[in-house]
Amino acid sequence: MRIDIISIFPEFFGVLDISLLGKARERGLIELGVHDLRDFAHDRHRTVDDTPYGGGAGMVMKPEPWGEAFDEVLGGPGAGAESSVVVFPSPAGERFTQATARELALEPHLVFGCGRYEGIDQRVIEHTKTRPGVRVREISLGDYVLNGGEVAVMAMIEAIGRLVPGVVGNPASLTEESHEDGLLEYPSYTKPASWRELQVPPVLLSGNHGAIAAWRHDQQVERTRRVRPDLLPD
Ligand SMILES: N#Cc1c(-c2ccc3ccn(Cc4ccc(CN5CCCC5)cc4)c3c2)n[nH]c1N
Repeated sequence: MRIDIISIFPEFFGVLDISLLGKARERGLIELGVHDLRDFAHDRHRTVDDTPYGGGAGMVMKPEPWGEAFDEVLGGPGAGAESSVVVFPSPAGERFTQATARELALEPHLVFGCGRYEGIDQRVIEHTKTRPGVRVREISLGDYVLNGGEVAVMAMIEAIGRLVPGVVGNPASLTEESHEDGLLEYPSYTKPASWRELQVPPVLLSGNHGAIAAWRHDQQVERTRRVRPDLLPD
């Protein structure tokens, strides 16, 4: 998988050089390209924003730098991929879920366009949809407003990257997580068996794998019913 990110804060993504994704990149499982949108703004001040048509507070991101950035990124190393998905993080987007992460983890090339200010000129999204071999998705991290797309893209890349085959050492651990089976995860415990008068549930020490699996599923259902009843079927 190749991931390209376009942002006016490219330094924001330096952290992707370490941790899980850093190792995935070292092993060639994920290629990452980060691009400064201002490199595609050619005036003296490298301007990327302007006042909104129709008035209103704040500034809107100009279309020209975005157009040139996508010309390069979609015509660059990522162009080798048979297709690209361009993701625009947006408070007005479809909700990002584990299912979204699973879908995007199967794509050969992802491009994230990180907006700032009050957003990106809508013609950028519309024009990107016309590019050959490109699918566009506007995706929201959640129902709150951030100051830009970078934090959302970091979260999305972490959720997607860990699902890319080979990135996580034990793939079985991916199937027992919250939201993988539509339920929240069961509680976890490790040594010591007794800690500050608190005991590990005895079933987990029983060695009875059937009983342990049943207890864990019951815990998932109980926790989901208590914390996220919206996830349970009607
Ligand atoms: N993913 C995700 C996001 C984002 C997100 C993603 C990308 C950008 C780019 C800029 N902003 C800031 C912004 C955007 C819209 C408004 C509303 N305005 C009203 C009239 C015109 C816009 C105000 C601030 C962004 C926020 N927020 N929350 C999420 N889950």
